[in-house]
Amino acid sequence: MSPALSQQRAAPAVACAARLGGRAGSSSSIASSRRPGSRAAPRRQTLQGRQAALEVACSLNNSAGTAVPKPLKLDERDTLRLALPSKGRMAEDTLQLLKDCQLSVVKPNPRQYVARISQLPDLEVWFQRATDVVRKLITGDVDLGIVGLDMLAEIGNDDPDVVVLHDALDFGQCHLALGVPTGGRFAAINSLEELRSMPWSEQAPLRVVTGYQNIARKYFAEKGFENVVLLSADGALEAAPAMGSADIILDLVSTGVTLRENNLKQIAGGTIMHSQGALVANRRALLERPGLLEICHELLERLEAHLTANAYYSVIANMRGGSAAEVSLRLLQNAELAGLSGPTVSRVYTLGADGKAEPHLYAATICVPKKRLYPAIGGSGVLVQPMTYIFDEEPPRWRHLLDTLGVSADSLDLS
Ligand SMILES: Nc1ncnc2c1ncn2[C@@H]1O[C@H](COP(=O)(O)OP(=O)(O)OP(=O)(O)O)[C@@H](O)[C@H]1O
Ligand SMILES: O=P(O)(O)OC[C@H]1O[C@H](OP(=O)(O)OP(=O)(O)O)[C@H](O)[C@@H]1O
Ligand SMILES: [Mg+2]
Repeated sequence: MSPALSQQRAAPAVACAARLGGRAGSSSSIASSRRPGSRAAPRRQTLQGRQAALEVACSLNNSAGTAVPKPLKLDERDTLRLALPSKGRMAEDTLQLLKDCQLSVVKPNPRQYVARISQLPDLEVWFQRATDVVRKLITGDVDLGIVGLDMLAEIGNDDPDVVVLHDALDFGQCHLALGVPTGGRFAAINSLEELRSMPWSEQAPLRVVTGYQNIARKYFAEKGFENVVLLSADGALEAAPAMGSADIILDLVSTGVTLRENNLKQIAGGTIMHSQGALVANRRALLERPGLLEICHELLERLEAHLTANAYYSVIANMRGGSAAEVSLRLLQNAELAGLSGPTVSRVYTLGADGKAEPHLYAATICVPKKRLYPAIGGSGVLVQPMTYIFDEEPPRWRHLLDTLGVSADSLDLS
């Protein structure tokens, strides 16, 4: 951890508004809002204006930077709890994923914040905003949660009580990246190195607007930026550079359309992290709440079976050959056609034009990765079907969870 970062952790109320490499509490390093193009000349701020900037930056930074207070002991309750995003783009996709795993969350109306999953009667579902899913996991108010990895990094801040059970739920894919103006003095800036080399100073620091204050603070400190001020906004961040209220943004990108429509670009080295939906849990709850690990096992089995299957097609192809073994060998020699363990090959019984059985026709059934389908198949007589589930003997993520917790599967009732 850099000295600047540890300073800020120790005294966030003062250091939050200071430049990243600066002395904590140095009010001269605080940027205030200003008109675009006014950077060349050092700006003069009134004491009152500076104080206002300090207060705004501190209150905004504190809301993201303050550690979530944790109880010493988990509260006593009979039920187990799963928190799901209550609104926004993650909400619908989360419910759809659970539905695809044959877990139907019954939520009679959008204003109801507690629900049940009939297949998991011991589990209560609580709907929360994405940030609160993480906060409530840390405090142990909920035991499990589904949330984006970006939120987990920002709010969870590497909290050791948060355990990631599944980090690739295959929805909500996006990445956190810098968005830099395409024109003006940034026209020739295409890399992080070039951005850092610009003449940022205490009087004219790089102003970055972001909803990810914790991540941004760590990132710029790690990358050696010295004069940076983090500003906060709740949405539509991409407007800030054109408005003149910030130089660049640090925000989520998925299709890149919002950046493009606002004359912003990504730069080399400016991707901070990749994100998608994840299943997370409270470590103490996993170890202490009876029945929770068993529910995790069931969730992981269902999720893995669905998500693995989602990446494959089931293909049945009619092939000619001297024998089933010869056809199998041909398929096994091509890694893309070998299936999960190997192809299933069986005789196809047809009547030829002469009324006799056709002796050399075989049907091969294989799993083909969706991405490889077109290069893999050729010819006719090929049936392609979606896969619903692929059950593995033991989901690797389950084994990993047990190893992380130091728990033996023998102590659990996984029937
Ligand atoms: N453009 C995007 N593409 C894919 N995933 C995204 C995108 N924006 C956000 N996400 C994911 O969705 C999560 C929730 O985002 P957010 O809190 O912004 O909700 P929202 O769906 O955008 O609703 P709102 O912004 O109106 O509250 C993020 O933490 C991130 O994991
Ligand atoms: O790369 P894209 O596909 O264009 O997506 C990126 C945009 O999506 C999110 O905004 P959202 O739609 O949640 O609006 P918000 O700013 O109001 O949160 C994010 O904050 C970006 O602005
Ligand atoms: Mg949003």
